[in-house]
Amino acid sequence: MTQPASPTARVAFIGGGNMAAALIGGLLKTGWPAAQIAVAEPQAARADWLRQQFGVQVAASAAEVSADADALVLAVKPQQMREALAGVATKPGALALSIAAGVRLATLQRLLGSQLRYVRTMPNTPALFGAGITGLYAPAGTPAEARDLAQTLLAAAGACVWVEREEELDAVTALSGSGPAYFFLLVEALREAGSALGLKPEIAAQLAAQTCIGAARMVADAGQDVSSLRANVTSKGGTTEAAVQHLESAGLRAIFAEALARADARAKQLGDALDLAP
Ligand SMILES: NC(=O)C1=CN([C@@H]2O[C@H](COP(=O)(O)OP(=O)(O)OC[C@H]3O[C@@H](n4cnc5c(N)ncnc54)[C@H](O)[C@@H]3O)[C@@H](O)[C@H]2O)C=CC1
Ligand SMILES: O=C(O)[C@@H]1CCC=N1
Repeated sequence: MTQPASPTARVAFIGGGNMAAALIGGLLKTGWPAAQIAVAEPQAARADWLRQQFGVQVAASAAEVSADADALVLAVKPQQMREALAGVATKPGALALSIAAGVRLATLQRLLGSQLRYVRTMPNTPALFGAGITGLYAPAGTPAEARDLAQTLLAAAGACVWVEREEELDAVTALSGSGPAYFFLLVEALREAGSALGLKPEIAAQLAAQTCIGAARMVADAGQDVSSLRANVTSKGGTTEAAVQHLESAGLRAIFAEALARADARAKQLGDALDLAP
């Protein structure tokens, strides 16, 4: 990696939804000037919110914000990508950075042309607190400045990991892109199970949430492998063993393997659908 790109690049977000807001908030916190950020967002109420929240320029279409951008952050749903990019004109050599699930760079190149630099990424919603993680992929031959600018933009959202093959981003999507939802489902399931055992719902909710927060901190900071963290809780012949044995024999690992395989396959379908659209 060469020196990080300085926060003087002009960045245009195409789509100003949840992920764009998380990324913009993170960039502003790092000192990126609001005057260097523009957003294309057709929903008027959302556009007003973005202006008020971040003080950035917002226009209704990508065509209005793309011409002088050094980087376009493609942050619409995969199904919206084709329409969103219609009429976009860019500076040659600008960075097109996609965060869209499943959308392949070859497709984006067909839509935007070969004069741009392309980086495909997959962030996740903890980006909101700078606690996200993003997988990034750039084709061989992508200039270091384009990779650096992509990494600088995403580093505001948390950690960054580069993958070597584009298809790995579908697996990243299945694991960390969608992953926060699996965790929220776990919290929901724990609190429902606690209530079913007779705890007041608000007490069960507090116990479930704080247990997950505390355990997540141990994963991050305890300096031990997760398997040994689990072993430390699991007394021989004790309560945890009774519960974990059930989870294992009921096939929890296989359920997760299948769930992630389905997410991975869905990412590929989303990419195919965009290619097949007329
Ligand atoms: N939500 C998540 O957890 C994550 C989402 N992603 C990806 O980020 C992308 C955006 O997802 P979200 O922010 O969740 O969706 P969202 O629905 O919150 O945001 C999309 C925004 O694009 C706007 N939009 C629609 N048509 C447009 C057009 N023609 N021009 C400009 N803007 C247009 C919509 O009004 C909306 O505000 C998706 O491709 C998704 O795969 C990536 C990582 C995580
Ligand atoms: O569910 C989705 O398609 C997007 C991509 C990763 C998280 N949300």
